[in-house]
Amino acid sequence: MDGQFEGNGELIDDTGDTCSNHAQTLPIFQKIEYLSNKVQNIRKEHTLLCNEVKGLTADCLLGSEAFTALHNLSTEHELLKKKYHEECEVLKKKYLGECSERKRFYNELIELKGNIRVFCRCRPLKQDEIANGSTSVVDFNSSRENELQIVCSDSSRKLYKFDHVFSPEDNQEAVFVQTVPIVTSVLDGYNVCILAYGQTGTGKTYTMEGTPENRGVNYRTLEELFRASNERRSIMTYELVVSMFEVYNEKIKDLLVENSNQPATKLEIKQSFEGTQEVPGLVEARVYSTEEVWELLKSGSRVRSVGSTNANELSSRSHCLLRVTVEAENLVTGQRTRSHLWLVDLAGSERVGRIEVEGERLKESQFINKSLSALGDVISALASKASHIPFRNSKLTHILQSSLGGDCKTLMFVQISPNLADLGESLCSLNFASRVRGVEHGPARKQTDHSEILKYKQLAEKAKHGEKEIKKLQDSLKSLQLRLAAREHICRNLQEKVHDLQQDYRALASVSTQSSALPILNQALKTAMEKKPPLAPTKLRLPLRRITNFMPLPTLVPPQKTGQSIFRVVDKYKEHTSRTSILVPPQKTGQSILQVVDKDKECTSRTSILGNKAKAILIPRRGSIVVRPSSATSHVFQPKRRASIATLLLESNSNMKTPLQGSTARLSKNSGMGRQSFVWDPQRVWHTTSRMSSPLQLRQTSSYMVEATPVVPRSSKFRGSPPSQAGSWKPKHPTVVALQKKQLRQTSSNMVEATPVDTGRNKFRGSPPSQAGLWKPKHPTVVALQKKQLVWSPLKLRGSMKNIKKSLLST
Ligand SMILES: Nc1ncnc2c1ncn2[C@@H]1O[C@H](COP(=O)(O)OP(=O)(O)OP(=O)(O)O)[C@@H](O)[C@H]1O
Repeated sequence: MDGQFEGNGELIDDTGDTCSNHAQTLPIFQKIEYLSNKVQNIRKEHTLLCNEVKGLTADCLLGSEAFTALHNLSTEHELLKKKYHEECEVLKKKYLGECSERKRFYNELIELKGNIRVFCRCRPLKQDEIANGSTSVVDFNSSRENELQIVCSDSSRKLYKFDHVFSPEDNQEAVFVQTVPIVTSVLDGYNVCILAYGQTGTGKTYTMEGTPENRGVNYRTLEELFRASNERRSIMTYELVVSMFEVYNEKIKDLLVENSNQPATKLEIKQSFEGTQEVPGLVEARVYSTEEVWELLKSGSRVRSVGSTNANELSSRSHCLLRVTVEAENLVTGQRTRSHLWLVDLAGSERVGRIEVEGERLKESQFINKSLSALGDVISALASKASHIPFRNSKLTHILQSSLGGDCKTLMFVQISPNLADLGESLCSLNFASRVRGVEHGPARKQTDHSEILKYKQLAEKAKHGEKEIKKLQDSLKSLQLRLAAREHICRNLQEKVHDLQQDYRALASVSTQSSALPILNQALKTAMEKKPPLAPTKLRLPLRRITNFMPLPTLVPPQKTGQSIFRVVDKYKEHTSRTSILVPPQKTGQSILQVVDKDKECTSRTSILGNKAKAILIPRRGSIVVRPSSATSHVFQPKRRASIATLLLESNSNMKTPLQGSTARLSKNSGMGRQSFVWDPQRVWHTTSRMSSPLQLRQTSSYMVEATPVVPRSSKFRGSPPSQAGSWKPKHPTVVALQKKQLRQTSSNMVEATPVDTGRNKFRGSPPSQAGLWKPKHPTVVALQKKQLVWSPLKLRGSMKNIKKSLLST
């Protein structure tokens, strides 16, 4: 049963009959059942309706196509929106990039052209000006940051273009942002100059110095320099030095001098070694922090000359120049730079009549105007590229010479007032600044440290000087070597002469054995022999040898009869048997004995007997020739050069050696040379000869010395006198000469004519003996060789010697 409850609680059935009485009578369960059924019905209806709605969605709305289109459109919209944003970003970036690029290119162009950059800054109207109802005559275009227009009184407009224009709203920071790139160039080694120019009271000092609240370019610059140098400290080291001075009434005044009571020293501008302008004597304060800088700037500003004018209560009456010297060193490359940064606050340009000054102020104004006029002239000359630039017309232009016309980066702030009352002054300043902007002073260049260059130059000079010294020393060394060689040569000659003298002595001694002059001769020779021989050059001297005692000969061979010549060649060593000597028979004797003895074999081979009787075996040292002249012939004794004394030994004592034999043998053995060819040792020879020829020995040997023949020291053979003189050789020693003169007649009977005997390897070197007139070689080989006039080389000589020996042995 379906029914509904009314508001009064009665149950109404589907027929609409009231069944209140019936319901009141039904129990509560019936009511519940009834309601449950009703809920079920409602649920069924809901389900049906839901299904109906579901079926309606797709059909009843716009349709599936429309829905899809809408969806697509929304997606596309999103995409386009995204693309738009992206494009916007790109364009924005591009625009900004182009702007910065344009700025960069512009800056590069300015640097290449070397123009002086000009920034224009206009101060705000002062309170009193506003109060007076003054209006601004300067029109700024916000979209064009480098242009300004001046609205003239006739409403005409004048356009001025600068590198940057700062409106009254631009604060100190905005100004410095534009200034920073130029300022930091000083750290890269460029000279930089920033100067503020303008009418009195337009804000020059404000821009440069600023106030404690709004610090200006000076302070900010140094702050930036410290910051940047600190940033680069890993590769660069910087030293900052500050000087501050003013040009007041054409005088330079140091603003950093501590005690201003002392009379200031006169400071002058001088040209430095590098060609820049310097002020010697200026205080140069090394700064390490911005605080120090601020203190310095404050103290400098305090002593600056200021005065009150009706244009500016605290008007600067001088040009203030702050110089920062930056010394930089690149730690990687070692490159050093030394550059200057000039920060100049010029005195105000004003018309004297306008500011109504008199007295001291008037004088100051005249000086200021004069120097600013000089600055104007310089700028005009530079702009028109005149041949002469009048830098020296004022102290200001003189000191700024390299900044205005040199190779530095220059920036000028032209300060103007917006006040209509200052219109004329503003136009003047703007026109001047425009001219300045047109000045081209060439591209800036890096300032390498000239002290470094100077150092390198000095080093180069030193090196040059050193080279010269070395050359000089080399020259003197050469000359010393030449002198040494000459001395060695002289030494050798002297030794030869000494040796010759000894030979003379021996010859004479042998002669004097049979004369009464023997004691005198002995005495003279003793004296001569006691003299020390000259030392050979150090290089030629050999170590001292052990001195061997001389063994006197036990028996002596009596002097041979006249008319007999005995000749014997002794060869001490078996291995040197090839050694031989030229055996030359004495002239006019016709008799000689020649014997070649090989000592080691203990055999003696008789080679020739040229005499008739003489058979005594004589062993002359070094194969000397012993000649006994015929008593019948009366020869004049002529001591031969390089003749040796022959010592004669009995055959029975043939194993005995004379000292010279021994020494000769030793020398030969030591030298290890065949054919008894040993190195010439003057000292040894001297020892040998002196030992043999000592006075005591002489006395002993004189008794058995019969004849003497000259012995030529092997190394000096034919080297001494020229061949032409040999034939007419005469002793040079005074004693010898005297004795010769005195004793010749007495000893003529015993005199022999000696023939040269050569024992050395250099036999025949040079010309043959000059005695050729008296003596002629008879040996066929010698004769043949002489005829052929061969050039005698040592090798040929050896061959010849062999031949001679062979022939002698065979004979
Ligand atoms: N941009 C500026 N914003 C605010 N105040 C300024 C500005 N420029 C200048 N002034 C104010 O103008 C006054 C004069 O400035 P300032 O002394 O710097 O002029 P000046 O050109 O140096 O004058 P003078 O040549 O006589 O020394 C100061 O009181 C300074 O504070």
